[in-house]
Amino acid sequence: MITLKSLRKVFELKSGNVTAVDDVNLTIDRGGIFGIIGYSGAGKSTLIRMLNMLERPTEGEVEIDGQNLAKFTNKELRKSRQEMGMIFQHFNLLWSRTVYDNIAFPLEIAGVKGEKRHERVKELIQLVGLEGRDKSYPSQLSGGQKQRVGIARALANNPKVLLCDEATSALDPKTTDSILDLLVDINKKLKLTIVLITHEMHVIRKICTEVAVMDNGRVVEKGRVLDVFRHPKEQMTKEFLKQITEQDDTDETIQELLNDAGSGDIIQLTFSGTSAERPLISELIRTFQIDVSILHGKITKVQGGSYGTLFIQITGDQSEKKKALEFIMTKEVEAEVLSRD
Ligand SMILES: Nc1ncnc2c1ncn2[C@@H]1O[C@H](COP(=O)(O)OP(=O)(O)OP(=O)(O)O)[C@@H](O)[C@H]1O
Repeated sequence: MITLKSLRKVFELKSGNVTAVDDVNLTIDRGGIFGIIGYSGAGKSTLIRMLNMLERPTEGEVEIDGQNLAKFTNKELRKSRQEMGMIFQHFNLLWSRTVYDNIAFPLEIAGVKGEKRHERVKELIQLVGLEGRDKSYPSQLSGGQKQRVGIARALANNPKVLLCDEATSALDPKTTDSILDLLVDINKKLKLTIVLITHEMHVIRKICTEVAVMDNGRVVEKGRVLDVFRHPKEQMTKEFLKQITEQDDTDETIQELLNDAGSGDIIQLTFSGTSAERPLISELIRTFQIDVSILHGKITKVQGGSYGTLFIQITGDQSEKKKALEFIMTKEVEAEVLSRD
């Protein structure tokens, strides 16, 4: 477990002091994918670089399994850094070395030799899906392939934690998704804790289990992705959520729905957690003598569940409609009748 306590970083410049990270307290559990989101200048890079002491905190503690890294000697730090791999937006590969030699590099530094090193490199190439490309140079690879080399290199010495500094920001949307899928895959396969920073809510939505929102050096909101997405508290979080919401259920949209609807009861269903996965609508139709039409809505999948709203219209006999509504109420879903006929 990683615990950040009252973490602060102040850069002293001739033009004055810049507080890049200001009193950050976070707990990052083992085995999850923890995302930190914020606009440019929010302090994300400085924060993630303090997790492996590439940047020394001005104040506060970075505790890994109860040990404060700020108190480590350089030798202890070198050892602890082997337990934390890192990948970067611009890959930071060695351009004069092949894929194979890039991946072998951290093993050379760690003193892994001969057949053992060869076997490990082969294993890593397979893990990140770069079979057949081992003799290529970085300049001969696509952005996605370069990041795969970065990931393999970061994983070479079996770290417990992978730090990702805007790892997909230089990639197109399709390649971004394939790299995000790979991160989820290695998180599960290797039980690796992943901490990433990003300015894209899509990245948080697709792979993170927990999120912290940063603004001006501070964490302004944090929690399980599903909870934060369903009930964002801060304006900054709501702004980020707009990046992935194609339609909002504004009062106007709802009013239009009500105006346009013919006969039947209109019900707003709000799903959270696993309930959206359940085939509620088909169950309703099968169990009761009613017709159900979906009028409008969106269900978004996040790690650990789904959330979203559906507007449905139910037509049929009054007593059947009543029974159907009672049935909905027994499910893990909030239901509100917006209009009855
Ligand atoms: N080495 C440094 N020296 C001086 N100021 C710095 C240094 N690194 C970061 N800063 C300042 O700290 C603040 C936070 O920067 P940081 O790079 O951590 O933010 P960020 O959220 O990662 O943004 P970006 O995505 O643009 O890198 C900024 O005002 C930045 O100018």
